[in-house]
Amino acid sequence: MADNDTKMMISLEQYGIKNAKVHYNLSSDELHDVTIKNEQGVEAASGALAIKTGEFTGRSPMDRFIVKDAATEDKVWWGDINIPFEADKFDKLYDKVVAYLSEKEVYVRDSYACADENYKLNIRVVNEYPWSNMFAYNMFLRPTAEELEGFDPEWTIINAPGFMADAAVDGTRQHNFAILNFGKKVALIGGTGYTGEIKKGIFSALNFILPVYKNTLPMHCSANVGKNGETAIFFGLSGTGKTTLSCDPERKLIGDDEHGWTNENTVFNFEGGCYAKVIDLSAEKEPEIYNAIKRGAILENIVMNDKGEVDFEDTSITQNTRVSYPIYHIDNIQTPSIGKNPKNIFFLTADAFGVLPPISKLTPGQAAYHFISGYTAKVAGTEAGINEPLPSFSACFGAPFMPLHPTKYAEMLSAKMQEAGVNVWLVNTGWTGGPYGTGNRMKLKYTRAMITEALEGRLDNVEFITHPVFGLSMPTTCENVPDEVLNPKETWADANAYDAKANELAASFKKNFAQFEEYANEEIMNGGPIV
Ligand SMILES: Nc1ncnc2c1ncn2[C@@H]1O[C@H](COP(=O)(O)OP(=O)(O)O)[C@@H](O)[C@H]1O
Ligand SMILES: C=C(OP(=O)(O)O)C(=O)O
Ligand SMILES: [Mn+2]
Repeated sequence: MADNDTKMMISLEQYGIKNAKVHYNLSSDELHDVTIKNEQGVEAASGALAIKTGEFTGRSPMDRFIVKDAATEDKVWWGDINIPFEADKFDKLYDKVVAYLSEKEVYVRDSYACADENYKLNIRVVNEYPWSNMFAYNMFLRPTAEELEGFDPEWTIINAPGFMADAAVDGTRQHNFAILNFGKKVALIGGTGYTGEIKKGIFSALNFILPVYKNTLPMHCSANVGKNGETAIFFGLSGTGKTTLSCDPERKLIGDDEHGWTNENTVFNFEGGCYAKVIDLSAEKEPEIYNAIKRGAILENIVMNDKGEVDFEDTSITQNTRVSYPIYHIDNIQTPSIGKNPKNIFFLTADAFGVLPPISKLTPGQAAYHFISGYTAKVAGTEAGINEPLPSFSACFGAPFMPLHPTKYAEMLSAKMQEAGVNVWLVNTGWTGGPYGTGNRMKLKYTRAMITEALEGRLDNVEFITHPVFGLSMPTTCENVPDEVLNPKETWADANAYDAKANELAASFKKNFAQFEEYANEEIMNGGPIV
């Protein structure tokens, strides 16, 4: 490990962290080595660092709070998702966390979010653990040496997984918490080592900052660009395929999870790395992601044999096994991570009911209706307490990360879609042939084929039929996909059972949409189920 004294030193006294031994901006290699030296992780045969995140192996949405103050009070959509936290309780808890970090070795990293210069958000990350700091290196954007001189951090993330809150005193629900304070520009995370809280914390902050202050649309989507320079974006809740499907050897990757769509007709990545699920990962099905697992990558909560070989089928710790890596671990990337206006938008949904067609083309009204509805299944593991696919409506395909009312994002998206004249596709990457338990997950090679055909414009001239319950236009043929796969009813053994399930799902769509009806015009209402 390089001698830390030769590096730039910074003091954390201004944050209230006293007498800490500060490791400032260690390299990825140094953080890898120090994690192993501290016995906080081990090296896998691939060279990647393998760590365990501890008690939490997924996000905990019920412990995610936003401080209610002058900055947020009138703007945030308060409710079950955005849980208010009192400003003075925050200050007290903050003081306890920084006291806890005082006298300790801490890892500090200066980084930024947003690949577009005009939107750059400088972030200082203070971590208790070296591997969390390495995660920040992988996931945020890495300033140049020049940019680091005179670096002015705007937001601060204080991340203390080993600090346990006392719910009765601290105002939290339990011992773990992730709290966003927009007035102070601080994300305070404690009691959980799940790294996803770090990246999704900043994502949530940007989902407030960009629309409120920059009139720019933030999106929970992945993005890539084709040979002709045309951009595609893929919206979807966790586990629906954003990371997997955006990683396409024929297209340059812009980013796998969080993007902004500007009024200058560009799409830019917020991040500098990817965070892929590795459950059942294989070199054969997902070679790019498989090969990204090497020194510099961090494997989370996986199980290895004594040779350091990972068993990706082993879910004994969690189904939400992960790898994070800097985006340059993927060969075919767009640099910087910015693309033009999208030509195609995919809404990815993992339908646990097995009702929705594997691909359908949406009218503008349907696109708005489905975006606001955000129907999908929460897949097992990414959130605490979810152990099997659970049907859910997650507005904007990312409700847990949206501080504003969903219709704010939907209005912006509708306007931008109209202006850009995009094709919008609904893709069911979930179940077919029956609901979860009876049917099967849609084959990845079929989903990939359908997306390729849509992107290449080869679905433009095929015959479409209308889904009798949802009114969606379904292609009747698609290269490299058997015809019967395209019509979900034909994949079910019992056609009546399919109709019953489709009607049941339509009813839950309507029930969910009732809360948004007052915001929706006729075109959007007509985009819903037709029976
Ligand atoms: N038809 C399919 N389309 C996309 N992903 C699929 C499909 N079938 C199985 N999968 C698996 O589902 C998971 C999708 O996860 P991921 O791409 O990380 O989702 P997200 O980035 O949206 O959270 C991966 O483990 C992938 O291998
Ligand atoms: C990290 C997460 O995102 P995703 O599964 O969408 O990659 C998450 O939801 O915790
Ligand atoms: Mn992802």
